[in-house]
Parts: sequence; C-alpha cells; structure tokens
Amino acid sequence: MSNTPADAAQPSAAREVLTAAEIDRALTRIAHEIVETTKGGQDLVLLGIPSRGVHLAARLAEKLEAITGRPAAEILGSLDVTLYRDDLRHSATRTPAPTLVPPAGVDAMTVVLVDDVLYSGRTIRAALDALNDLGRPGIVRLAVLVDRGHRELPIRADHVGKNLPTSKNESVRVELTESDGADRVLITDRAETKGSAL
Ligand SMILES: O=P(O)(O)OC[C@H]1O[C@H](OP(=O)(O)OP(=O)(O)O)[C@H](O)[C@@H]1O
Ligand SMILES: O=c1cc[nH]c(=O)[nH]1
Repeated sequence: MSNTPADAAQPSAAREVLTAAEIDRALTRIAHEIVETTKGGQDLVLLGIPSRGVHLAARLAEKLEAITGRPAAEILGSLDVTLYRDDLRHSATRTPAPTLVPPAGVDAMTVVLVDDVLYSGRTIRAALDALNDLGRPGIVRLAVLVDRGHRELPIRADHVGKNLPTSKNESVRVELTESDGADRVLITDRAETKGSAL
C-alpha cells in the first residue's frame, strides 16, 4: 500500500489528539479563566517558557487584549529556564533564549507562566527559580496547553487546555504555526521521536 501525503507528514504511530480549532478554543477558554481569576486582568503578566510556551503566551495576550482592552505588549514576556534546569549536567547543551519582562516588572504582579506541555514538572520548577531572580510576584499561576501527567514534583497547573492520559512510553508533541507551520497536538511512541528535541 502506498503512503498518502498525511502518512508522510507524521510517523506511523502518531495520533492527532488536538486539532487547530481545538487548540484555539482551549486558549480562548484559558484567556477567559485568567480574566476571571485576575478581576479583569489587573496586575497581570504572562511569561511564556521557550520555546512553544512563548508562542502560546503571545496568543493568550492577544486574546486577553480582545477581552480586556489592555495592550498585549504591556503584559507579555518570556522566561528562559535553561540555566536553572536540574538536568544541565546530563543533557546536551541548549542555547539560552531571551528572558523579556514587560515594563511593569513582576513585583507584586500576578504572573502566569505559560508552557505547552506539563509532564514531570521539572521545567516549571526551574521556571520558579528563574522567576525568583526577577523579583517577587504577588501570585504565580501556571497555564499549559496539555497536562500529560507523570509528575515527579508537587506541581500542578491552574489552567489546562486538555488533560491527556498518556503512557510514559509516549511523547506529546505540540506543533504550532509559528514554529512548525501548523497547529496540532500529536501523541507518538517514544521510539518514533528518537533523535527529535523531545
Ligand atoms: O514537565 P517537564 O518534564 O519538564 O516537561 C515539559 C517541558 O518539556 C518540553 O520542553 P523541552 O525541554 O522538550 O523543550 P522545547 O520547549 O524546546 O520543546 C515542553 O515544552 C515543556 O517545557
Ligand atoms: O511528552 C512530552 C514530555 C515532555 N515535554 C514534551 O513536550 N512532551
């Protein structure tokens, strides 16, 4: 049987678990939840965690601007966690990405960390350390597009696009237009993604 173009675009074991429309709906819902929990988006800062968390934070900031009228540029930033990871000695060197803090800073603000996938929780632990070096937020919350379980630390998300029960033998791959040309979330067998960045 010959391969179709769709077969060629993804490994054979890949399953699409979120479509572009579902990703957009999940982000819209999270934006509304953030508005509700911050009394209309007051004193709010969104910090995206590189790499795909930055794109998701930018999309959330646009949605928040549409809801609250507050310019996205006033609340949007990014938080690189590379040098705060606990696996620096074990994994290949990564190039640090920029940390950008919006003009009002983080002191006393409600900071929402934004990432694509929550798994062991180690990236978010590193993010909390990185944030500590920037100032003292009033509240820190976490928004993720996908929570796939298997936490190794006592960390949970406040805003979740989709809870995806997974096996440890699987990988969740979030693809976004900004970095991957299209929006979708895939689950693949780990063997299928060997050699990728996951
Ligand atoms: O909860 P954890 O076990 O820390 O896993 C979640 C992290 O893993 C992925 O990042 P990755 O390090 O693969 O880099 P990427 O963002 O560049 O894909 C994902 O983007 C999360 O940041
Ligand atoms: O499956 C996983 C685990 C960690 N990070 C990801 O992006 N996917």
